[in-house]
Amino acid sequence: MNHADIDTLVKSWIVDAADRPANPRVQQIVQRLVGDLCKAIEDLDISQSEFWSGLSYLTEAGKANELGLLAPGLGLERFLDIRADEAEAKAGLEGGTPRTIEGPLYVAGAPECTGFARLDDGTESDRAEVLFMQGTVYGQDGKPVPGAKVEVWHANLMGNYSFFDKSQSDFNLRRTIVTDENGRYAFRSILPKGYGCPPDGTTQQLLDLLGRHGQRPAHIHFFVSAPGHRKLTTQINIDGDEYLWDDFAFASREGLVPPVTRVTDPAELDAKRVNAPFASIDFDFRLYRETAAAPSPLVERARAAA
Ligand SMILES: O=C(O)/C=C\C=C/C(=O)O
Ligand SMILES: [Fe+2]
Ligand SMILES: [Fe+3]
Repeated sequence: MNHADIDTLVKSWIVDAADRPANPRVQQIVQRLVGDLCKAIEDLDISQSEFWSGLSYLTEAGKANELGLLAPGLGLERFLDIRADEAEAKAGLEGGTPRTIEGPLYVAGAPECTGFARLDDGTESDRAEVLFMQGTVYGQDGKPVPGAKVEVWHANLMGNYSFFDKSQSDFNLRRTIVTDENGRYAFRSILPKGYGCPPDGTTQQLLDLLGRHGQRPAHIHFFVSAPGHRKLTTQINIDGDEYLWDDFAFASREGLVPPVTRVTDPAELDAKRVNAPFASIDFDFRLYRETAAAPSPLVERARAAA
């Protein structure tokens, strides 16, 4: 069957079959997706068994709540960001901190602190390297933004996230830091380890068939927001990680890999009240002023809340 015949068939099923008011946007997207799927079935000669095994895969991935992991794993979350970047560039926005993907593991409701927060609950202190990270949130005018919200979340030494990993304390490694009068944020935590897709999960099952690993470099997630500014969703990667530029979620970007310095000076250890050398990362966030010329950066998606 040729593509024109397929389009006619699909139109008859999805559009012409409507005998009551329909949602035109849903009709438009469903007609396109069903049409593209039918063309793929035709062109690739996808068998009925392959078709049904694909659907049962999606059923299993849904049951395992891993579709939020499959999307970045297939590059789709990165693709949405590429389009958002293009729209902002078209609106003349440039020079801000690069965005990158949110990922599926944000949890709303983390404790809020002003200026400084300690993220880790201390349970991994014997094995973890202490991390101090600090910086300033700037507006598009280059001025510091007091009262900005820096939401931060990252994995523990096992690459797991509190809330999803029930063995961790509530909101471990998750905080909302409100910048101080100088627009500064700072936190103490532990250096995270990279994340890996659950080895026997549905995402890794597909990645195996694609001959791909499911690893993310060690990274720290951020939402940075302030009244009158465009919300920034981004991450930083921990420099030196073996997967730094080999991220299964394709989220690594230039400008999001700040240098990690190792502090060993005893006076500085005392000042930070730590008794071992620690890692330090300086990183500023540059936000855009809100503008109607670019689509809203606010993304509605299912998110966990505790
Ligand atoms: O580490 C996680 O949060 C899970 C993996 C997926 C994407 C991402 O990280 O952005
Ligand atoms: Fe992540
Ligand atoms: Fe992560």
